[in-house]
This record gives sequence, structure tokens and C-alpha cells, in this order.
Amino acid sequence: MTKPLKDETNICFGCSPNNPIGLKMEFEDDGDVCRAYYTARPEHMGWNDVVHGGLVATMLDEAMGRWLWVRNLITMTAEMTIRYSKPVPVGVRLTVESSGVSQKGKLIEMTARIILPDGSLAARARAKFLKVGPGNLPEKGDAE
Ligand SMILES: CCCCCCCCCCCCCC(=O)SCCNC(=O)CCNC(=O)[C@H](O)C(C)(C)COP(=O)(O)OP(=O)(O)OC[C@H]1O[C@@H](n2cnc3c(N)ncnc32)[C@H](O)[C@@H]1OP(=O)(O)O
Repeated sequence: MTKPLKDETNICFGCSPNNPIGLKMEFEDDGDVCRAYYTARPEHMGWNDVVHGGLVATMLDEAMGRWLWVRNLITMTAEMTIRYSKPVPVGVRLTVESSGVSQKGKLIEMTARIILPDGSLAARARAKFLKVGPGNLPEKGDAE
């Protein structure tokens, strides 16, 4: 059993409500998809009202890590590739979504995306996570 996400010992930069400088992303689970609606703040900017690319990566990484965590898959990010298709603006409601792709042994492939309010794709990640604990990716359609 994983620790509850609201545990006061959780100081995750991406999702903890207890980390004063964290993003404080709040995710919901919708079937095979993990989703957050998130509005980046001015302090997340690189320049010109555009979210820093490293933080775009953090949001995507967090979404995938969270997807795995709630399925009791204890993993670490081993590799991530990001296609930055459009600038991600601060101050607008973003949709950040993740889903599982496949598992081969300890290696789990994941994908995540950031969608702008007009429905267009701003960034997409493909990543490999390495299991560092027990558990396997559920088959599609498995009850969770
Ligand atoms: C309390 C509440 C908390 C809430 C938090 C919830 C949300 C959390 C969200 C968090 C989100 C943020 C999350 C974060 O930020 S996680 C932090 C960022 N990531 C890291 O720090 C990871 C650092 N790296 C490592 O620790 C190790 O290298 C890992 C653990 C990844 C593997 O080290 P380990 O010693 O175990 O494995 P191994 O090296 O023997 O390799 C094992 C096998 O895997 C194969 N392999 C390895 N890499 C790759 C690759 N890239 N593509 C393809 N294959 C790869 C390798 O060839 C080998 O294959 P084989 O030879 O066996 O066939």
C-alpha cells in the first residue's frame, strides 16, 4: 500500500500541499488517465509569460509519476523525451494528462501531455520509468 498523497510527510515538489515552493499540482484519476488542471504562476516563467521548459518537464514527469504511484508502482524516472510544440503560457488553465503505455520487466513506458485551453497540444512526453519496488502495470480494463 502506498502512502496517502496528502500525508504530511509528503514534500514532493510537484504535488505536495506542504512544500512552500512546490507546484502543488492536484491530480484526479479518470479511468486509465491521470489528470490535473493547473495554472502556472508568474514565478514559473522563463521569459515573456512562457513557462520555463524545465518546469514543463516537471509537470509532465509529475503526471506520469503520480499515475504510477496511485497504482502502487514505485518507480523512478529513467529517461524522458519531450516535444515542446507550443509555448506554455503562465496564467491560463492547462490540462496535464498522463497514461501508461507498456511494461517490459522493470521498465514501464509512459506518456503525458499538456493541453492548452483551446484544445491544442503544447507539449508531449514519452518516458521510461524503472520499478524500484513490487507491482506490475495493470492490463487494460483491469479493475483497480
Ligand atoms: C508520500 C506521498 C508521495 C507522493 C508522490 C507521488 C508522485 C510521485 C511523482 C514523482 C515524479 C518524479 C519522479 C522522479 O523525479 S524520480 C527522480 C529522477 N530520477 C532519478 O533520480 C533516477 C536516477 N537513476 C537511478 O536511480 C537508476 O539508474 C534507476 C533506478 C533508474 C535504475 O537503476 P537500477 O540499478 O535499478 O537499474 P539498472 O541500471 O541495473 O537497469 C535495470 C535494467 O533497466 C535498463 N534500463 C535502465 N535505464 C534504462 C533506460 N533509460 N532505458 C532503457 N532501459 C533502461 C537497464 O539496461 C537494465 O536492463 P537489463 O540489463 O536488466 O536488461
